[in-house]
Amino acid sequence: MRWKVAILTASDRGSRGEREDTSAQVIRELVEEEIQGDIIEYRVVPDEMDEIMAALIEMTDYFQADLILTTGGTGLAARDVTPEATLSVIDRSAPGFAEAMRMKSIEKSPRAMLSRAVTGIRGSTLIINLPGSPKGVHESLMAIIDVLPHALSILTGREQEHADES
Ligand SMILES: Nc1ncnc2c1ncn2[C@@H]1O[C@H](COP(=O)(O)OP(=O)(O)OP(=O)(O)O)[C@@H](O)[C@H]1O
Ligand SMILES: Nc1nc2c(c(=O)[nH]1)N[C@H]1C(S)=C(S)[C@@H](COP(=O)(O)O)O[C@H]1N2
Repeated sequence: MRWKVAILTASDRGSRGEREDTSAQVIRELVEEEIQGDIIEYRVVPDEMDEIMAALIEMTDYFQADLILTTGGTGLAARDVTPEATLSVIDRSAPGFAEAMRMKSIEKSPRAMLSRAVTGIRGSTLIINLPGSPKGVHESLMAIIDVLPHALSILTGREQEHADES
């Protein structure tokens, strides 16, 4: 079985259909190319705590994603609540991913320190917050992508299936 990955975009504009969700496209490409994962669910919600929480819970408990990658809502603006919603649904914190993303990203853009992204575990699902911009998504995800397969193997007790296996 390949890694089951869900994408959650938290964006007021995106949820109103006012902007093409290129950040989610960046995530999809990196997941498919770099870790050969399958996108099993994709959703866009406004920057509302209850809607983000509900989507995260459904993606873990119902869709049983191995990995959820969120984009947006991690900054300092009043409506940025993705980290709080994530903290409300996780059982265990896994801060190393967020630390690595900020550390690597700050070398390229000092503004990366504005992201309050968190990473944690609900059941056997790893939840990772990414910033909203496509550039922020790419830089952040590339900082951790090499470690993700090993992390998911430990968390799920499975290995990623290779492309030539059924
Ligand atoms: N899902 C996305 N797809 C493409 N670009 C995005 C996305 N989210 C954010 N961006 C880009 O990153 C910039 C900064 O993101 P920020 O979260 O402040 O967006 P916003 O438009 O102010 O808020 P919201 O996305 O909640 O409506 C935006 O101006 C936009 O150019
Ligand atoms: N790697 C990386 N991280 C980044 C950025 C970036 O350009 N590259 N932009 C930052 C900026 S400008 C903001 S405001 C925060 C929060 O973005 P968000 O509210 O869209 O999640 O992410 C930061 N993280």
